[in-house]
Amino acid sequence: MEKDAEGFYAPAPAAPEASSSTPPPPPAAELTTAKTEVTEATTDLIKSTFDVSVTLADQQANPTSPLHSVKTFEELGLHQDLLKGIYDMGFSKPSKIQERALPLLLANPPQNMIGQSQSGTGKTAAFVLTMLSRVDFSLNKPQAICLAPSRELARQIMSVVVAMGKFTPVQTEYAIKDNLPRGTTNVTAHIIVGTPGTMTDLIRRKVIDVSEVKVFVLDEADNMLDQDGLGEQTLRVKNMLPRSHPVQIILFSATFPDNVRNFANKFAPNANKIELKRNELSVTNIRQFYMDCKSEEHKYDVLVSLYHLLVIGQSIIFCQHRHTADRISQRMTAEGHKVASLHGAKDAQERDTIIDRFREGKEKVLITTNVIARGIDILQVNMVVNYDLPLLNERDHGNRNDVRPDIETYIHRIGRTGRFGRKGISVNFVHDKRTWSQMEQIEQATGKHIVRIQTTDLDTMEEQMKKALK
Ligand SMILES: Nc1ncnc2c1ncn2[C@@H]1O[C@H](COP(=O)(O)OP(=O)(O)OP(=O)(O)O)[C@@H](O)[C@H]1O
Repeated sequence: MEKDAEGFYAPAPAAPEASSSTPPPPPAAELTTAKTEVTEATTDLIKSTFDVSVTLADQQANPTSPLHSVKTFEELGLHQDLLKGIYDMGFSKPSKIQERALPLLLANPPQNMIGQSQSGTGKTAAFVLTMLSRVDFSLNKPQAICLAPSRELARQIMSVVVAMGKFTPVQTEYAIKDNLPRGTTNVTAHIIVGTPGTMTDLIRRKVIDVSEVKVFVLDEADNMLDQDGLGEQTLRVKNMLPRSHPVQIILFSATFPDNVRNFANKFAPNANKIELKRNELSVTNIRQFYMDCKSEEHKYDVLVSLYHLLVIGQSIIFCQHRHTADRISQRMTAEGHKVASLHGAKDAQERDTIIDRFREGKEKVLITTNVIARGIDILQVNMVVNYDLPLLNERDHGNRNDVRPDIETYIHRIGRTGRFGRKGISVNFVHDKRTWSQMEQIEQATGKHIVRIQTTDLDTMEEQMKKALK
């Protein structure tokens, strides 16, 4: 059975329905909005009434920024067709991680890579360009496999493969639930992107022949290797890869906690490593706030009172449990607010529709769980609300009062805003001693101050938020 990013086991897949392997169109369209440095980047930052003073060009010129680079894409050794794809997406200069990782990733003989860089700094392009660079397009067999923790992220990665590979003859296929047309017996695509359970299943049933695979990528690698999460299934995929030739293993994430770093070193032996220090983990362009709520019920009232701020750009509200996401979205909808909810208990087709509508801006507020805490890249999201703080698995702790915050998930959640140098804000709801202490632990672990905003003073709150987004 397939465990998903929320840590639940998904129900056994229903009979696969015929559906297309087309990645969601919106991300590609969104990507094209990044355009050239000064002018269009400015208009692309935050589509809101707020003034935006920092441009992408400013940040790429700043040596301390994770977006800074001294090289051009031409100098990174990429094929002409891929350069065309990159420029077609509106990228003009590599980010720091792209500049540092790409020469190592593309060198021959291929070497493994463990790469860490803050959320929203362009890791996807680094591994997608590597996959595209290593494929022999004259051979109609899978040659690169990429795993991600959720179908939403797999679909987004695919949209980047398709956009960057636009000027190549690349063929792609998904290994996500309910996606392969019924009766498919042999996948001939060059690049396969999917989730570990479905990928294992398709390889085991020999629908995907891995004999020619030469690149194996794990996005959100710490999550994919975590033994409490997806680790077991990911290892299963690795163990099915050929031993007759070397397979380049590429692990990327914004976080690599110590407990998985050791396993990562074994999983990708002798890897080149690009690492961040603990205090560099989260980007500085996300301003963090908290609101002191009186009770669980008061959290709901505060969220409702924030609604007009949530819809200035787009917002993601994170809850710990699926039923909370459903309950608050049903309540808000009944009270006349327009919100959508997304979690792992919804069926595949519905999940695709919900995230695509959100990407297209048809919904402005998305209430969700950890299922989309990682990787999801929607530039217009300028606010993240932690309705519930992320917690480490409660079952691991006898005493409920001693449940520790999940620092990595926190960093990934707030990283859904502030993409590629844009401004963003995050707001944590705390409502008792326990949640207060959890937030303090987050503050300590990340080394970033979280500023209080009064729940009663909506005008000040609006002012503070406008200031933060400027
Ligand atoms: N060189 C570039 N120039 C302009 N925009 C870029 C460049 N590289 C990436 N981007 C854009 O930056 C955004 C964030 O990139 P990406 O999703 O790859 O981040 P990430 O590092 O994988 O983040 P996360 O850790 O959250 O998964 C995307 O919208 C992407 O199109």
